[in-house]
Amino acid sequence: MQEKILILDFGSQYTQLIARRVRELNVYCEIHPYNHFPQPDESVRGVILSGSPYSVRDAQAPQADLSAIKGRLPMLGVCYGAQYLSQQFGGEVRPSATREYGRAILSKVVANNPLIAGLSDRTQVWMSHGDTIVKIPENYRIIASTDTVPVAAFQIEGEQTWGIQFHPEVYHSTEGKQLLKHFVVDICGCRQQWTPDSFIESTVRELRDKIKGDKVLLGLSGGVDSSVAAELLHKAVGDQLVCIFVDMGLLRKDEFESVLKSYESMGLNVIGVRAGDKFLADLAGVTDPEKKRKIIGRDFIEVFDAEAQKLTDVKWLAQGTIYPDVIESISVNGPSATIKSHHNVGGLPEKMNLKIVEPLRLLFKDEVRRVGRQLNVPADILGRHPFPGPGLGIRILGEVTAEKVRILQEADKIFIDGLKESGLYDQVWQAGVMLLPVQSVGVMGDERTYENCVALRAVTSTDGMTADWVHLPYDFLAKVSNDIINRVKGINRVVYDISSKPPATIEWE
Ligand SMILES: Nc1ncnc2c1ncn2[C@@H]1O[C@H](COP(=O)(O)OP(=O)(O)OP(=O)(O)O)[C@@H](O)[C@H]1O
Ligand SMILES: O=c1[nH]c(=O)c2[nH+]cn([C@@H]3O[C@H](COP(=O)(O)O)[C@@H](O)[C@H]3O)c2[nH]1
Ligand SMILES: NC(=O)CC[C@H](N)C(=O)O
Ligand SMILES: [Mg+2]
Repeated sequence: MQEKILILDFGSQYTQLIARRVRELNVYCEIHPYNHFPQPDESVRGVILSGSPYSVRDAQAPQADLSAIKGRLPMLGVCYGAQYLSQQFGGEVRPSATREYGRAILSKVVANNPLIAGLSDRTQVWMSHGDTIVKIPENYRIIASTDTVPVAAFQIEGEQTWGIQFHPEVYHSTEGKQLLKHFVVDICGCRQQWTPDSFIESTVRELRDKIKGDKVLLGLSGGVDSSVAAELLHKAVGDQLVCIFVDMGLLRKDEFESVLKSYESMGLNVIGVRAGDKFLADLAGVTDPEKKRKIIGRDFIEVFDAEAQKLTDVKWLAQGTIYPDVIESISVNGPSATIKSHHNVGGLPEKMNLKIVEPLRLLFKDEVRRVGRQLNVPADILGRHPFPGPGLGIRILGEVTAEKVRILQEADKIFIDGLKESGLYDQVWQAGVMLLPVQSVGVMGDERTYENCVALRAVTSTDGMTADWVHLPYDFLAKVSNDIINRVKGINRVVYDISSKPPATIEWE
């Protein structure tokens, strides 16, 4: 049985970070919302209570029944979690005189407490709170304080229960990871055996048990997630896996051929479908970004459906869903507000009556890459920048036409090849070119031009949720701009996007 830590999520922006830190210790963990928390079974070694945007004093403050956990399993409350543990059991939480965000220095009150024993005597921790614990219940013992927060860490006497006001999961808490290690390894007794190898072994076994002799269909995009999912399924059920890769006419230049080729070397059974004409015909005359996305999403389903009809005995639909996708859709505050309707294949099962299998649904992107590396997925696929499902369709602002796709493919190739040639590709999280619905005057070879403008976009990010523009070297930008203007007919001006997300999203539509 897979031993694990459960994280009870009160909705903090840092909850995912706690999970990442625990997993970095090679200990498996899962996040569950406070209002759908499962009854812990024997595999659970301990529970971490997360922070929260709410105050425990709010009328709508999230409440969780801890009776199945408290005193039975080791428990660590972080920030709101610690405040909750105090307030629920007879302590008191009040707004602090000054809200405290950022650096604080933690001093030990009880030096040999197992949670903090190995830490430096004055260690930097990161705070983010407006409330403070002013009184702890009688059987609680303060184990560490800061200059302004007397109750910075406590343990409940006679119980394996701790609370900490600071955030050990953020990088700026210098010894935060060590504190988490004390909790999950020393206190909870986890053995740190969760690795890509062990994940592959157990997942392959589970997939075989589940799928048995049936056929599985997978939409393959050339991206990281669907490629690793394909390789994992291939290892589990071999030729029972059939993959469909759709050329919707909005791929990068030569991408259809090159992606199909890279899958050949992986021994996958891939059906390449050219459907560009259909997508372009359906997009003709449409300028509204949301309408374009919906059309592309619908066309994907139609193409997929038509291909599936040609196959017999397919029972399963495999998807490359990863953990952030799952967390977003079940998060405490409900699915995050729709900013853009992300294309996905989620509409398929209802229509096609297939059962869903999602082997990566509990992994973060970098873990997916680690698993992929272990499965020998080619490095050029694993290192790829994310590419949106609707492809260049959402990078051509306004109406999409075959001619605009051609222009953008050329410009995009120059930019991406340039990044690769100058060794910048791996320092950038995602890059692309946007074709703007703007024409401007230029002069080329003494002649007046009145042509299109493109914007280059290159960002750093960890998960696509927030992003910042990359300070690409001027010389590099100058060369790319020059190459695009000289070599791509139809473009006479290049600009660089220097907006962060938020407020500007990575894609322009
Ligand atoms: N051209 C395509 N043909 C078939 N399926 C596709 C295509 N593009 C996207 N999909 C499906 O849509 C899913 C979502 O796409 P998404 O871009 O989020 O993930 P990905 O391509 O697997 O990974 P990455 O985030 O690295 O691009 C994919 O996992 C894949 O199943
Ligand atoms: O598969 C996808 N289908 C979509 O409809 C879609 N829209 C945006 N993206 C990708 O998501 C990340 C965040 O993009 P935005 O900042 O533009 O919202 C970036 O990595 C985008 O490329 C998509 N991926
Ligand atoms: N980060 C947190 O968990 C904050 C808890 C609570 N909202 C406070 O401000 O004190
Ligand atoms: Mg993709």
